[in-house]
Amino acid sequence: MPSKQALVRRPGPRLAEGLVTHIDRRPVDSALALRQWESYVQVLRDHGWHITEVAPADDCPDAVFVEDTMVMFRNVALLARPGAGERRPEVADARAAVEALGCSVNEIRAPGTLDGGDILKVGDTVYVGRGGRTNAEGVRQLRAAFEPLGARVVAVPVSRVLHLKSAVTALPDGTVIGHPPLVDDPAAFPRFLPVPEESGAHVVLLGGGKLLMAAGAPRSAELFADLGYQPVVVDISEFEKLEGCVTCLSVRLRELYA
Ligand SMILES: NC(=O)NCCC[C@H](N)C(=O)O
Repeated sequence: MPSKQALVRRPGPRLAEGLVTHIDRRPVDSALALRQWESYVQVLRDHGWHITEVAPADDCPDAVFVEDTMVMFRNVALLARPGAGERRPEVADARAAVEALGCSVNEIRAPGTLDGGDILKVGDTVYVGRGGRTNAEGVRQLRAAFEPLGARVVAVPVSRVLHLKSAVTALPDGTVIGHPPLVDDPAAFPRFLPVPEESGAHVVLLGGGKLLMAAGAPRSAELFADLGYQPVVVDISEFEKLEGCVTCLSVRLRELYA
């Protein structure tokens, strides 16, 4: 039976200093961000996910975006080497958390760089965004780590947004969803469904046809409801100001061995 274990990391005191690359900086309300994060975690809990909090990294403003610290395939955690040097200290305690859960651990080594947000898994296909944060050597090491385990690694271009999963994610049936102006190459995906809003491209699969998504995409939510899915909406406005989205606030471990 698949596991439902999720890693999260609470926002720290320097959250408002988080990196912004493709958008203008806007002030972040830290108290509101904490409430939004708590609601996000509660939704995971309410849908049967067991939560492990990675130790806080209060010196790292972007640590709340814990997804970027690793990639899971089966029960193997490949630790990232973030493309932004200031985010690299986030990885040590993320390693401790997955080791404690019994995962096998591997890691991206210099000069490779790779952010977890650049990886989208659809079945055994592992799409990796070649963009600002993940370099060719990172892609090569990803292949070397996961292809022997049965993955097929497909590199796709990412130039319009921060990470691959800022542009596209996938529905439970494997259809890749994206907001066309932000997707470099929709033809890279065998089934692609355009969505009308940027944040409508970001879903976390909660299980049982339920999709965790941001409040800022009501028309995309309607589209998914019309396909028989059930959107579960959270407001993550303060994280969106830092180019975060629903996927990056957790790491989902679906194939742990009991
Ligand atoms: N996976 C993600 O989409 N992560 C968002 C990271 C945002 C953070 N401000 C960064 O620039 O690294």
